Amino acid sequence: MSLLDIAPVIPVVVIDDPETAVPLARALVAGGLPVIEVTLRTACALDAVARIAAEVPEAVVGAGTVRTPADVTASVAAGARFLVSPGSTPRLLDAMEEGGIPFLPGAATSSEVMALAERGLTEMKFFPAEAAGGMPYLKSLGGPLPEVRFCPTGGIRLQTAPEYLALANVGCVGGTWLTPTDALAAGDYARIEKLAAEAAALR
Ligand SMILES: O=C(O)C(=O)C[C@H](O)[C@H](O)COP(=O)(O)O
Repeated sequence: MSLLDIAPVIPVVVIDDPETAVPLARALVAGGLPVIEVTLRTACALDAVARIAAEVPEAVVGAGTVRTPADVTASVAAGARFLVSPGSTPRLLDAMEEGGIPFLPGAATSSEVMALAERGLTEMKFFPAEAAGGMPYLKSLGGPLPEVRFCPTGGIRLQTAPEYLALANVGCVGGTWLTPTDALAAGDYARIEKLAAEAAALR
């Protein structure tokens, strides 16, 4: 099954304290969102991926903010099951293809989407979704590029997710709204599970 079809929302998480990784992942899975993108923006991100991969087998944990071939290698070694990048470069794409796990390369314009499609890639992240034109932009891309499916991410919230999910070329959306910084800092996993459950009910 495609990464885009497992759940309506991929939570994008920024983990500062590796001790929070496992309870956080368990809360998201319990709420109904098993696909989890851990961004490589913090020093402990790879540790967090490894802990979730080892201790929460029901989760499908991946690495986000993958920008270099070294990020690809480190993420795969940590146990990531997929990779997400904010944009695409030829070097990064070569590395992601060699990584051997599913990946969602980032694109924001029709030319970028076409360049990925030329390589045979038809599932990608649309980033930064809201700032780059949002739902109307994606709908327009669907005319000339109907075979390409997206995970729009960037600025999307519970209230705006349904308009994206209603598009034929959107499989799921991504976002950070499921794991508010204050809830994580307070260890309020019940709140995170509730936010996940609301999002899981979108489809
Ligand atoms: O750099 C990456 O690869 C990312 O993962 C970027 C994130 O997808 C966005 O930052 C989502 O953040 P929100 O707009 O708060 O939902």
